[in-house]
Amino acid sequence: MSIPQIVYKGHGTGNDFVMYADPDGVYEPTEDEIRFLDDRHFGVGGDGLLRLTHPRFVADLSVEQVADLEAAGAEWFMDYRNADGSLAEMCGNGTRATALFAQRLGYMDAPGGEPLRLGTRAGVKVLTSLGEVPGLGRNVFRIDMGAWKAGESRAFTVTIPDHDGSAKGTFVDMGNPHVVAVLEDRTGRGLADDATLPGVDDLDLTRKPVVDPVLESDQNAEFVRVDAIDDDHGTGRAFMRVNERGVGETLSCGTGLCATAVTLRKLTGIGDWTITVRGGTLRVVVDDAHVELTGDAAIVGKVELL
Ligand SMILES: N[C@@H](CCC[C@H](N)C(=O)O)C(=O)O
Repeated sequence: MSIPQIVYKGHGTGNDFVMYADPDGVYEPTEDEIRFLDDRHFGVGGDGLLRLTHPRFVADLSVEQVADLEAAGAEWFMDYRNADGSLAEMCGNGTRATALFAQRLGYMDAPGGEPLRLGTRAGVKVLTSLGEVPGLGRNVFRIDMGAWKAGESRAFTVTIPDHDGSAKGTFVDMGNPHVVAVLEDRTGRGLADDATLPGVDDLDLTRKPVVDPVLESDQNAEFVRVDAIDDDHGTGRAFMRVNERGVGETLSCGTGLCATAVTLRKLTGIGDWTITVRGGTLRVVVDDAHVELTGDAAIVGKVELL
């Protein structure tokens, strides 16, 4: 076994993870172990695995990457794996769950203290602990997600097996790859005029969406309904569902929420979005240089593996 006997279960707005701390770098999991831990019937169950360790103990990082992370002040690293055992560069909800876990273990300050500089495969993410925030939750963290990159708006055609219609998708790189399709627009701005897929609530996202042209990296695919825009305050509200690479449908995806806000900003000019997913509500603020994601996290249990 290369996993510890005690693991924890946590989530970020319903995007759930099996988690463990590995401060001595002795528990690098195998793909089979990840699939077992995340199996909802035969294991503990989760969308992914989070190992909290130090950058120098992550086998796939180069010496240069470890040096860069340490030079940028990242003592701790979020080693994230999808439920199918694959590596992913980044997990937005995972950073919040990891920060709460670090706080409970005494590796991060309580709300009001120093932010955590958390290493990830997509660079250092800075997490600020806010405590309780009305409308968002009891253990809320704000993450500076860093720079975003987006492709040309609506350059991809998105379909879903056994669904009529299609939609146009926009590629967004949040460290990991996303294609975002706006399917419904309740603001009357015609943001979804090119979409003929069913409404966001009516999709079967157990079916993996297909994007054309095909992306070699594979992708996470987000489907969005724009609910309201307040031009006077520069804010908007939307609803989103997601099918994640290496997982399937999840109740929330932090990087997907950021990719959604980046896409909506490109389409509307509005950069401050409150987005509801099946697992909760989060706030995403985008400017030219970076994205900030604010949302809740929870640790719900401790499991002894037998
Ligand atoms: N749930 C995550 C994203 C996890 C990685 C993703 N499935 C991928 O393969 O890129 C999030 O909250 O961002």
